[in-house]
Amino acid sequence: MEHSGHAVAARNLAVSRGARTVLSGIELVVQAGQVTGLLGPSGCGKSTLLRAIVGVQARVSGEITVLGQPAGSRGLRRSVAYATQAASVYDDLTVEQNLRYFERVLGAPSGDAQRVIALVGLQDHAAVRVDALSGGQRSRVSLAVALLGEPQLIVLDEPTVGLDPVLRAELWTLFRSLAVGGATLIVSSHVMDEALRCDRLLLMREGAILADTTPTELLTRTGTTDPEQAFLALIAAGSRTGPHIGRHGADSHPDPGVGAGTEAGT
Ligand SMILES: Nc1ncnc2c1ncn2[C@@H]1O[C@H](COP(=O)(O)OP(=O)(O)OP(=O)(O)O)[C@@H](O)[C@H]1O
Repeated sequence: MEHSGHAVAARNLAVSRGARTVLSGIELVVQAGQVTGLLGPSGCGKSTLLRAIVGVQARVSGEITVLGQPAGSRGLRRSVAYATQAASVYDDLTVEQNLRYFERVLGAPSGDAQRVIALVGLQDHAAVRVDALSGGQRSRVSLAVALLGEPQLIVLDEPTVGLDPVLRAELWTLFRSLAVGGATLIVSSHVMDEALRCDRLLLMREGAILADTTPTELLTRTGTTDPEQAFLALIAAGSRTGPHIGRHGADSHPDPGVGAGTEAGT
């Protein structure tokens, strides 16, 4: 299933949590060097899918390959970064102390802490304890940890939640520059407007991929000018014709399956 240019490829992926099947029949590829948005309403399974990609989700079935290795392989430890919604940094340490600690733990080059603090725009808060930061600043500390060591694949679960529009825009500029520098980013969001910032979109609903598309294609196919409307149009089209999943090859972005896609599970 592996193709050059694919950072992630999943086939017939399913996940159970408790008594529920929360993901099923997931087929996707994520192109290397792009910003892929994973969008969908709260509870649709975005975090679960991201957890499967980084290899921390239990009870996963199907195949999932990341940078050419099975998800969660030891060999991926330094090349895949993951920032969860919950800030996973130490409250009683300053921003800089946290980053220096994780720099050592992750084996990142010395001085990388300063680089990532500047990347996320926290240089003026480097000496502030994390428990004195705002929610948005705190999540940027987690983001900075994820960027240590220049990982090839950066998986970010709702990194812009709770941020003001200016900061959100700055972070999307940062994501873009990381991709220009060669990294692959998968960024989840339940804010449909953020779709327009991505190269590629995976739209999710109720544990399945509703469409695999681009922002332009999404708007064109649905005849809308805003992604929120487009998402609703897709749901309406899906309920008329059954679920569709788009596919794309290693080098091209053919029919994404919006409105008239190929059947999944062939
Ligand atoms: N431990 C669990 N046991 C049973 N169901 C769970 C468990 N954890 C999550 N779920 C369910 O799995 C589904 C997917 O959750 P997930 O967190 O992946 O969604 P999400 O799209 O990331 O949502 P959000 O944007 O709110 O974080 C949800 O319906 C949730 O209720």
